[in-house]
Amino acid sequence: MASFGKLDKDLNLQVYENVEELSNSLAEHVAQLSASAVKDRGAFTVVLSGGSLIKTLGKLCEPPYLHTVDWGNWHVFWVDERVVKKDHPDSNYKLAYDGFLSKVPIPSEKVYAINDTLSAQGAAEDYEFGLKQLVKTGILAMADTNDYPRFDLLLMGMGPDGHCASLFPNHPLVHVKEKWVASITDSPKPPPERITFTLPVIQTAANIFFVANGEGKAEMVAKVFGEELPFGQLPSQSARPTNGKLIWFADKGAASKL
Ligand SMILES: O=C(O)[C@H](O)[C@@H](O)[C@H](O)[C@H](O)COP(=O)(O)O
Repeated sequence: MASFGKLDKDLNLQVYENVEELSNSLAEHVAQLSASAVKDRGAFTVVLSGGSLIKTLGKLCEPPYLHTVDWGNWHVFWVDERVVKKDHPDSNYKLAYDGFLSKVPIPSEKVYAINDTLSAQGAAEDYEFGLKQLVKTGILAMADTNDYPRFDLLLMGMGPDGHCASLFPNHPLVHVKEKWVASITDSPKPPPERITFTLPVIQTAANIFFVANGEGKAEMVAKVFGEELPFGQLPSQSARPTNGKLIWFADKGAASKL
């Protein structure tokens, strides 16, 4: 698997005084990407994760963005989801709905939640099938250089162990290449049953924004920007675009060990 060299703090990292400033900047960056994707292709394909990320999207739900972003052309996906009902407290869909999606006018048919009646494997296959249908309609772009879809933006968080999506350090799932979406039934972080985009899909994205807040993330952020580790040992380091743009949005706490 390709190695892209060390991450560059000057190019790939933006450090903010506090979460408020981080959220303001994140909103501006997302709004700009949305505007250019809608102008170019008439659609903005944006992928959410769970965790604290959702809170940092709050500024997008306020003026001016609430009124200036072309929400009608957003298409929303999940980089990973827990295999639970949509109204379950563990659901990433519920987290995103309560904290973000219910506050902005994205048409509900453009929000692609998992089928919560299926097993983990069934839900992963169903999600991948759904993505392939969207490729056929032209809503979701394919990469020019490989057989993976190319999302406009992945919004990612990093767990304190360095996982991202539901790709955990050294788990065999980090090496899966033949699928776009995979299932996991032994997630080290509960709940155990999840679906996740595979690393090649993540690496094919046009843009990845990672968000890291607080000193609890500092050690891992330093590792991500440190020595290049073998592929998959630190998924949040491996999760960078081969032909796209990566920005880490960190507050001072998360950047304190760099
Ligand atoms: O389903 C999940 O468990 C989440 O999607 C997960 O991958 C999350 O993004 C990270 O654990 C960071 O979460 P925090 O920002 O809350 O630490």
